[in-house]
Amino acid sequence: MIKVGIVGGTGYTGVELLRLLANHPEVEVSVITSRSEEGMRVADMFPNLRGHYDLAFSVPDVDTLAACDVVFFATPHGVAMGMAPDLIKRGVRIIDLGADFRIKDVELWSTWYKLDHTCPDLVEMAVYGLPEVNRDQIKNAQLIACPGCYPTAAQLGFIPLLENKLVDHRRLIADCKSGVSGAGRGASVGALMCETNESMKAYGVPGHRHLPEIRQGLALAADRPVGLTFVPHLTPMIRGIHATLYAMLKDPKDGLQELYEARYKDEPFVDVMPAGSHPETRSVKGANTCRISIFRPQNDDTVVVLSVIDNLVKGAAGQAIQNMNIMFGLDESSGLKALGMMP
Ligand SMILES: NC(=O)C1=CN([C@@H]2O[C@H](COP(=O)(O)OP(=O)(O)OC[C@H]3O[C@@H](n4cnc5c(N)ncnc54)[C@H](OP(=O)(O)O)[C@@H]3O)[C@@H](O)[C@H]2O)C=CC1
Ligand SMILES: CC(=O)N[C@@H](CCC(=O)OP(=O)(O)O)C(=O)O
Repeated sequence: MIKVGIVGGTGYTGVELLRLLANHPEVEVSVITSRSEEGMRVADMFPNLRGHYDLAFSVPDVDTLAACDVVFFATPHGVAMGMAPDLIKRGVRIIDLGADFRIKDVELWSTWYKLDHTCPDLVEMAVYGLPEVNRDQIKNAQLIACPGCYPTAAQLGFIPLLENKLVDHRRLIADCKSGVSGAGRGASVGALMCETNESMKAYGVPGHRHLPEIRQGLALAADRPVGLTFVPHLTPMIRGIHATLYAMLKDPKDGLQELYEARYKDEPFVDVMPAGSHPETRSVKGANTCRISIFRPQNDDTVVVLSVIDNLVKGAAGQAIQNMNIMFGLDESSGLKALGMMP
């Protein structure tokens, strides 16, 4: 059995890791941390886990975590980079769900995250954990930077167009909507029901920290820098991201549906829907799936790609487990067979 540690077990992505790993046949969660809930039994805090875990939260401690084969960091940015160097030296593999190792340009990262990076050498060695792009590098990685939720939906939607140089790479638009769990479990006025229900708002329009991450991934796909307008919105749902992506075709013609089907035909977690379909976030709720459809309205030169994920699963915990499966040579779908929930 693979021994797993989770730092940040009381947050939304931490408890989602626990939910998914409870059905993973080849792992045993041996350490789960929380500073605020030290000593609390996991199943007392999260009754959905009753009967699955006989474990209590402990404070994060490098010596305890070093006994694990792999440690997931489900923590705010800035936490993983504090503990990763010691764990890496001791041979532990790390999967960071936060943003500490996602952006290769460390100065750019510091500008957006307003922190100095304490281990730039690890940024260099980290592999960006988007399996649909980096599966081979993930196999041998010791440190994985899991993509953010918006970046996962946006990149999977745009990549086939950019890899094939079919669109104007300078004018991409990602209009994205997120459920409130994307903001984490910490109390904040903006996440209250009275503030979010029956209403919808854009935020971060002048600049959101996912912009440089999405640009970095799209530039690699396009093999050149890209221009991107990214507008996130908060919507009154708990889970889900709906990305509506726009690009201008250089040479408008048929064949986009076939292109996407071919690009993702061997991908277990990307579902290209039949032409004309509109994917719903509820169809991926709880599932590690990205569901995509492609349109060219009025046969014009604008291509519209719809890409939906569950922010906590393909956008975080599920993708992190998918990376672990690849790193340890397991079936990539182990622990990830849950389907979406309708209704
Ligand atoms: N929510 C989402 O949809 C997504 C989140 N992410 C990223 O995943 C990470 C976790 O997100 P989420 O689960 O939403 O966050 P939450 O705010 O819900 O949970 C954060 C967890 O981290 C722990 N924690 C906080 N500060 C520290 C610290 N200094 N040292 C150790 N542990 C700490 C908290 O427990 P305690 O304070 O008790 O120690 C808590 O368990 C973040 O980086 C987030 O940006 C990525 C994709 C999607
Ligand atoms: C709705 C909401 O607030 N979403 C968060 C992003 C979600 C997230 O978890 O960001 P990382 O993937 O980079 O960690 C936000 O906009 O900051």
